[in-house]
Amino acid sequence: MKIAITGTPGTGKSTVSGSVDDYQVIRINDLIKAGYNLGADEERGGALIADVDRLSEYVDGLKGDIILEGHISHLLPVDMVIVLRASPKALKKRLAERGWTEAKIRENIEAEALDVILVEALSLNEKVYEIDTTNMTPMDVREAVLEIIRGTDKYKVGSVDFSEEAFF
Ligand SMILES: Nc1ncnc2c1ncn2[C@@H]1O[C@H](COP(=O)(O)OP(=O)(O)O)[C@@H](O)[C@H]1O
Repeated sequence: MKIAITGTPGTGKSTVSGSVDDYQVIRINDLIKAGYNLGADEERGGALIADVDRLSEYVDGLKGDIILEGHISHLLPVDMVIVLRASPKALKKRLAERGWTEAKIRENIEAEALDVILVEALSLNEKVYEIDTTNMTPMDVREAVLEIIRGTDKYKVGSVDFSEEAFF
């Protein structure tokens, strides 16, 4: 099975992905840096633009139990999407610890409050789950991912709503 673990930066994708036993982890950002890109986006500080078509072809050719980790992994051909969520306040704190600028933090927490990644995922995949990591430890999140893989419906879409939250 191929599982996308996606979410706004800071929701804990890299932290949790490495700890799911028996699943090989592919970090989409590594592939983008290794050549699966369309060049740098100068309007966004030179960030590389993912080549989603070539990434999709690559993922199509993969076999076995694989986690695809990254904030565009839900755009790729996978069997299931797990969207990690965090409240705007928690996200602000996590991203500030990375030393990001206020503008970059705001852009990301607004996207989180508006469910941007979730909505994209729902438009492309029928099996979409979301985990609100706000008050969970990384170990709790890992357990939740394992429960989803085992078939629980507890994390079906619709359980998270940050639309009423104050950002700052
Ligand atoms: N469940 C969690 N609770 C609190 N902090 C977390 C949790 N998961 C990750 N973090 C912390 O938040 C930051 C972002 O996590 P990271 O896994 O790098 O996110 P992402 O890969 O989604 O950008 C890191 O400092 C990490 O230690």
